[in-house]
Amino acid sequence: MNILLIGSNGAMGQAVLQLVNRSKTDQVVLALQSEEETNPNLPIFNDFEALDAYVSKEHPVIDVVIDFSSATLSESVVNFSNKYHLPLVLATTGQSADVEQLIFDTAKTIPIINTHNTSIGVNVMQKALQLLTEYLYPLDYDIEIIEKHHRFKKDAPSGTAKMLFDSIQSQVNEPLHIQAGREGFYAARPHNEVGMHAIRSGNIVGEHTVIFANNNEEIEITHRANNRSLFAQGALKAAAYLTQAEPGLYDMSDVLDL
Ligand SMILES: NC(=O)C1=CN([C@@H]2O[C@H](COP(=O)(O)OP(=O)(O)OC[C@H]3O[C@@H](n4cnc5c(N)ncnc54)[C@H](OP(=O)(O)O)[C@@H]3O)[C@@H](O)[C@H]2O)C=CC1
Ligand SMILES: O=C(O)C1=N[C@H](C(=O)O)C[C@H](O)C1
Repeated sequence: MNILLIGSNGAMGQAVLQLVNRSKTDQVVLALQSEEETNPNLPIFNDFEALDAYVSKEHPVIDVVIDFSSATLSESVVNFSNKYHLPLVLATTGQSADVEQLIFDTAKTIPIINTHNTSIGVNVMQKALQLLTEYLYPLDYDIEIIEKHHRFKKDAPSGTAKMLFDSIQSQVNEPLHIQAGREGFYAARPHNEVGMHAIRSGNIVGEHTVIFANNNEEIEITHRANNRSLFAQGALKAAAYLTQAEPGLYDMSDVLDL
């Protein structure tokens, strides 16, 4: 696969590059990042205007776009992919509702995976959460989500925490309310509240815990990422899937056949 990588000098961009460098079949053929860098083997651009000018003039062969950058770029990433009819793995988190709508609309013309977590573990954990919620929520168990990330993470709560919440909500027939952290004095928590707590500290790659608890017992389910290669591997799997896909909005359960 010929990949256009957005966010190539970031932590995830570097993880993707490392993985692709070991591959015999995949290569990053173009990159976009904020830092100026000259690489004789890889054209690197700092903004979409320059990238667009190059692509419209040189017509490089690009099979797929992988984006691990910033939500501030997502609109441009989606519009660029659409302009050149390129499948898009949008792995960046923190998009606004307007951009989510743009992604939804654009998926009518190109294949898109918009996922906040490309790891196998988190995507299987979602299935486990659906089962736990189905049995435990009606029995009055409280549900709380805790996510922990490195000190550089810009968005909170994490995209994965929101995805886990959506999995829980999908099994409940009443609207759940996200309580983002707590401070001060409260009445007893309502049953339909889901506490969401974001910890930012040091070098933590990414950890998500969901607690189900009643007066007598507690179930905790945790996914812990020990390094970033699992996210890069998932993104490459998603990219390969999209190169064979019709236009549409897909998720990792399609890729992983869950
Ligand atoms: N879906 C998944 O499985 C995963 C998703 N993520 C998400 O991926 C995104 C990136 O994460 P991570 O790599 O850790 O973050 P980093 O901050 O390390 O990397 C982001 C990169 O994007 C670049 N960038 C930001 N704004 C611009 C811009 N306007 N123009 C060009 N380049 C820009 C940054 O440059 P600079 O630093 O100079 O601003 C940086 O190189 C986050 O949204 C994160 O939540 C992360 C891991 C897994
Ligand atoms: O910013 C990160 O690092 C991560 N972001 C994703 C998220 O917001 O859920 C996924 C992963 O936990 C790492």
